[in-house]
Amino acid sequence: MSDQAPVITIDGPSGSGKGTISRLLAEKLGWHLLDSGAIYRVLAVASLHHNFGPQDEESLVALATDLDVKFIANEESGLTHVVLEGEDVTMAIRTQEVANQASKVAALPRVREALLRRQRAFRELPGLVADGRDMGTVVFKDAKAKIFLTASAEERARRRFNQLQEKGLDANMQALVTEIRERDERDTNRSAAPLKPAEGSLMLDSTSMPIEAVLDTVLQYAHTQLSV
Ligand SMILES: Nc1ncnc2c1ncn2[C@@H]1O[C@H](COP(=O)(O)OP(=O)(O)O)[C@@H](O)[C@H]1O
Ligand SMILES: Nc1ccn([C@H]2C[C@H](O)[C@@H](COP(=O)(O)OP(=O)(O)O)O2)c(=O)n1
Repeated sequence: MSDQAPVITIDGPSGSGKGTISRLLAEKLGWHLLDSGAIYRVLAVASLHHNFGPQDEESLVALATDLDVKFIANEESGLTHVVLEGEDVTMAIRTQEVANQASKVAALPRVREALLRRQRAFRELPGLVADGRDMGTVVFKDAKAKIFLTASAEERARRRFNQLQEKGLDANMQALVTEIRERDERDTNRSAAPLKPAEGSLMLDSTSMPIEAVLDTVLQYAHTQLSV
């Protein structure tokens, strides 16, 4: 175990800033990055393509097991392109419809099980920053640095609203607050790998913290835990 690459896990609800902080942290450390939510989102897109409902567990497990997805980093743009069955779905996976479907398929224990190995394969030297809901509680339980990032539901909806608008996608503030609350409820109350802080996590509420301040705090914590 000791020669395994170190992992920093960042879990938390939608819009808390996990993706942003994970990307900046991975860049700063020169580590690999796992956006586990993107895998669930890709599965959601694939299930919509194939017309599988969130109750169709057998078909979803088969789809998750053989999911043909590639994450291709573009050095120039700094973007990671997500390619599903040869089709670029980088933008398509970011809609609210896909986020909601992802949260539904993610509630199925056997689907989560089918995606475990794929996620753990991202653990490579010199290290991995893993972003999601169960990175510290299930997927990388042995990680030495675990962060649980939160913010108020209103602030998270506001951030998501601005983010969707910047991407030229449809956004409605009231609908976003409702959807964020519903998704929090589903992600937190499911029996399989529910969203909750891993034991010993650094708890960070970013409601009134600028991104730079969150990053500084996380870097300081990583330094203390892992001497990086
Ligand atoms: N501390 C912060 N203060 C203000 N805006 C933030 C903060 N952290 C993230 N954001 C913005 O909020 C949006 C959602 O962040 P993101 O990292 O995608 O969240 P998550 O991955 O947790 O869903 C992005 O547009 C991001 O730039
Ligand atoms: N490790 C993970 C990551 C995401 N999920 C599920 C639950 C989430 O509502 C969806 C989408 O996750 P994603 O992190 O992309 O969502 P946000 O960007 O935080 O809104 O996938 C999960 O169950 N476990």
